[in-house]
Amino acid sequence: MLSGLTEEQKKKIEENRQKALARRAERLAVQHGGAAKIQSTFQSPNYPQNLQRPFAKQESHHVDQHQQNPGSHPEQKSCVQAEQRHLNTLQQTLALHGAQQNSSQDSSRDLCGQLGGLKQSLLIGQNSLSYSHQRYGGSDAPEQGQPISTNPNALQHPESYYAFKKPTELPQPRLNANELLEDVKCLSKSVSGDGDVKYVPQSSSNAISIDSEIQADTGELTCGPFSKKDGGNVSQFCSTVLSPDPAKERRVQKVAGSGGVGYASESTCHRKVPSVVKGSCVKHSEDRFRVVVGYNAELIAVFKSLPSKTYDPATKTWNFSLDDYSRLVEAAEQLSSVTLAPLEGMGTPSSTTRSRSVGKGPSLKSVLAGSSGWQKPSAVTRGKCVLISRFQFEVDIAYEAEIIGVFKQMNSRNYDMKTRKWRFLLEDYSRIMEAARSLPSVEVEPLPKPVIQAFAAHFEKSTLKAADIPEADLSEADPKVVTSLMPFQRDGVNFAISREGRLLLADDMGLGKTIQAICIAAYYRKEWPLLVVTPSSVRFTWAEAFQRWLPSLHPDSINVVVTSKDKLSAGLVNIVSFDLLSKMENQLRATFQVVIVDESHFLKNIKTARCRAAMPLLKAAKRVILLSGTPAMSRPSELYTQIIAVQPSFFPRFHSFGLRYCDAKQMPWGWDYSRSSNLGELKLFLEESIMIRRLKSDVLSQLPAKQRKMVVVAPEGMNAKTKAELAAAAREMAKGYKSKQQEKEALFLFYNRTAEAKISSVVEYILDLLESGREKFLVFAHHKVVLNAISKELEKKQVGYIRIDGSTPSSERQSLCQKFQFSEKHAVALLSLTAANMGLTLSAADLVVFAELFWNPGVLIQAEDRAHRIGQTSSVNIHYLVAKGTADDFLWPMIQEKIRVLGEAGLSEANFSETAKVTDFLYKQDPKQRSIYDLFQRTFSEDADDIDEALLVEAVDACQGSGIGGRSPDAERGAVSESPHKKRRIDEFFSAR
Ligand SMILES: Nc1ncnc2c1ncn2[C@@H]1O[C@H](COP(=O)(O)OP(=O)(O)OP(=O)(O)O)[C@@H](O)[C@H]1O
Repeated sequence: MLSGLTEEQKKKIEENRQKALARRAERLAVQHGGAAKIQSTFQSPNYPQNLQRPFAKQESHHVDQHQQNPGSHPEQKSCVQAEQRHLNTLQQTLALHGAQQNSSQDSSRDLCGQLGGLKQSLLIGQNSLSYSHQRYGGSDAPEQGQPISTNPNALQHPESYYAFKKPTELPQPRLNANELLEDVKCLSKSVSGDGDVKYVPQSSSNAISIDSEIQADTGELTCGPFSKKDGGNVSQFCSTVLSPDPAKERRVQKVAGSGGVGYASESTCHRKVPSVVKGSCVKHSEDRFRVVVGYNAELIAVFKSLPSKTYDPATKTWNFSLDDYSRLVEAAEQLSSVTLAPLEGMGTPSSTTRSRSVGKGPSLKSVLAGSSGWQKPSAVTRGKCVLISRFQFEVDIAYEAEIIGVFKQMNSRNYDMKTRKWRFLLEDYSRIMEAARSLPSVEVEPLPKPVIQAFAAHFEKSTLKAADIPEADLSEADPKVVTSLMPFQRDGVNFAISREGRLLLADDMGLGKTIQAICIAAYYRKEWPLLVVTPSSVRFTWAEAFQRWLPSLHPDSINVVVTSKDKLSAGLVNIVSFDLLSKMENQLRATFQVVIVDESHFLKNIKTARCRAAMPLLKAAKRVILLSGTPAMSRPSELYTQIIAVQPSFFPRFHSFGLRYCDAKQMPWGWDYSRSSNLGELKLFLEESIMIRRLKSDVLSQLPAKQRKMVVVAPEGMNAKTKAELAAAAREMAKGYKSKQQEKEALFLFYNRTAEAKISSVVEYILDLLESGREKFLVFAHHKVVLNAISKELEKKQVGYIRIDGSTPSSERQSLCQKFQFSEKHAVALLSLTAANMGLTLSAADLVVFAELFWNPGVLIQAEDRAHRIGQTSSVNIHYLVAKGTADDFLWPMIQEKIRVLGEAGLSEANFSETAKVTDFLYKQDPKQRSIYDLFQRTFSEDADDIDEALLVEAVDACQGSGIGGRSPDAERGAVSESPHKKRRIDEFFSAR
């Protein structure tokens, strides 16, 4: 164990250690009334064996690498829990036996070692770097029992937090032994050769060491950084008392640079302390300098990062352009193992800063200004603060000695060599800004006011984690909606209520924003009437959703506004489209306290009528629930209206928002806000204040592989003629037929009319999807007339798409699929239900839209699986567009029933049962409807005929779709109607029309 040292050294070390521990034990004994009992307890057979383990073993435990982040691994977790129990037992033991004294060095050594070590491992387990020297001095010291540190760097950049702390800047607070027992956190323990007990943070190889030592003269423990001389103590200790893991020993240990910076590695075991390499910068040529220095890996890395680097093998030195001088010396200053003398006549940045603060020496700026070949900095150096995490901000500023001097006085400073930016905890923000304001040579753009307001708590004092969002009391809402919420949806509802009902719910598509919005609105039910503003294609889907999730709501109290003459507030729940809203200005004086806006990005343009109509309404409402899976599709300026709709006070003027987040530039024609800037900050700000956004990938484990949704498309999209034709077809069917053949033909006619009737609402829905930013999706339709209408509209809107139907030669199918899979230009795959439901891979899409229903669920499921197949990493959303008053009323429940049967037989995972309930009422209550439903069932239940019928319909459709009463290319090729029997039926069908 004590290898590598002479016997004399070992003896000395042991003596010193014993002395130090004895002193500490005495002090403990005084505080607790004596340690005799402690010793006896520790030696008692009743005392847990694990508490009697040898000190050295305990030490080696504490240098375990896992303690860098214990708790993250299950084993570590249980270790931490065990240690917690162990610590509790020890503390109880101390309390129980505090009345007796014992000066035994062994027991006190065990006690200190175990308690100190345990406390460390526990707290490190909770927070890998929870130590802050501020804990030990100054007015911010938290009260006993509070966590020591709130250092977010510890979470995000554990290895860098202490990287630039200098001993001279760190206070040297004192602790007594009891405080140590209670308070030492995140420090690993070591004992120096001269008997000192040292604690060093276990974070990383770059972490500065902060030692706690029992001072020989006072018996007090001090916490403070290593001095240069301490490095030796640590080294000796590690090579003697501890029995380090050889792998850890090999890790670079950086201790005590000449600049006085002390580093400790993730292990506390140091056999060797690298010495400080000294070098100097010397003139190389008119505009270059070289660095004369011994080998130092870190310095070489700095050299290599400089653009003007050149290695001269003759002199074995690196030389650089003078332009890189300040960058190099600045970086070298951060290395503890190197000191570089500056170029003659110049200073290093910090020496300049130091000299400035003590009032001597020339400033680097003046030296640079007078130096030929150096660029004189402009009169004012400008920079800006940007929020980079919930706890940190960075200052983006060019090198300026005075401001760098300010930065270096901040405890939380952290310099990123790659980005050349300084980072700080928010709690240092006001000090930096105050100091920056006092420097005439510097101008630092502050963080925006709303950002400061949103993170106010962190500016006061860094906290380790965000305040938990409280669980909302949803006891007043319908149990149906509350119990149906998935865990992440419940979090969304909690977030909304913690934001007092004003939020932007920006979950990925298909994550159930509807159920969350309904639940949030239900929480504020006392403040209803409720207004829901939505794209017109989904108005009825919203009405269905209210009925589904709030069964206590009477269907009559749901008012879907269909014309501008309707009353906007006729119901308890009022659903209106964006476009109708803008036509109802006369009614907009009526205020709603609770408003839901679905697809709120429809409001992105303040100049549009819909936005102008909605904004006053939203500003006046008490609760505003905006829903959008794509709040901004191309630029941050699109977010502005949604932000102020939720919180009008945030950025009262668009220009200030534009300057900060839209990289606003003044052009000859005015301001251009089309770009973006500081997006990271914007996201953090929104998430802290008003926005909650979960991606599918975040909650994938809570989602089913397929999510089906019935979208009730608006029946008023049908023109009067179509409606009349549909009604006539339905009447015919209800009459009953003499032959089965007649029945079927009537049924297909009804199915056909349905297709025609749905066209405009289907097209509208697809365009809404595109407007909502859906980038890739599949659209299945059966009738050619529907496929053609969609094609036409996509072409009109210049949307890239592929189309595969019965006329697509099989040789082309594969290349079309490849186009869709790999080309960003192709947003939509338009597919025939019967001709493209199998054998194709279109997994680039995670949304499948069925423009039409089909009676054979096997065909639908096959079609869904074009997207839901190997290669698909997401949960697939499936939207079935269902139009009331059409054949869909019968097809939809029939499909669900078939799927249920398949599911029961274990032949399908698919389940439509939830949505089935909604449509049940369509046919059950009306005998005429019932008879039509029975007809559908009868016709399509003859399983053997299913495919046959499908082909028939295809053929019929193909003939119709040609628009000239002739044959489609399929039919022409005889692809679908080879059988004379079928041909006859088709002819009969047409003649029957
Ligand atoms: N907790 C739940 N229980 C049962 N079904 C749910 C639940 N949450 C969502 N769903 C179903 O998932 C489907 C998608 O939900 P919804 O339409 O609300 O998603 P969305 O986030 O609004 O999607 P989009 O952005 O595409 O409009 C719907 O069929 C919905 O009924």
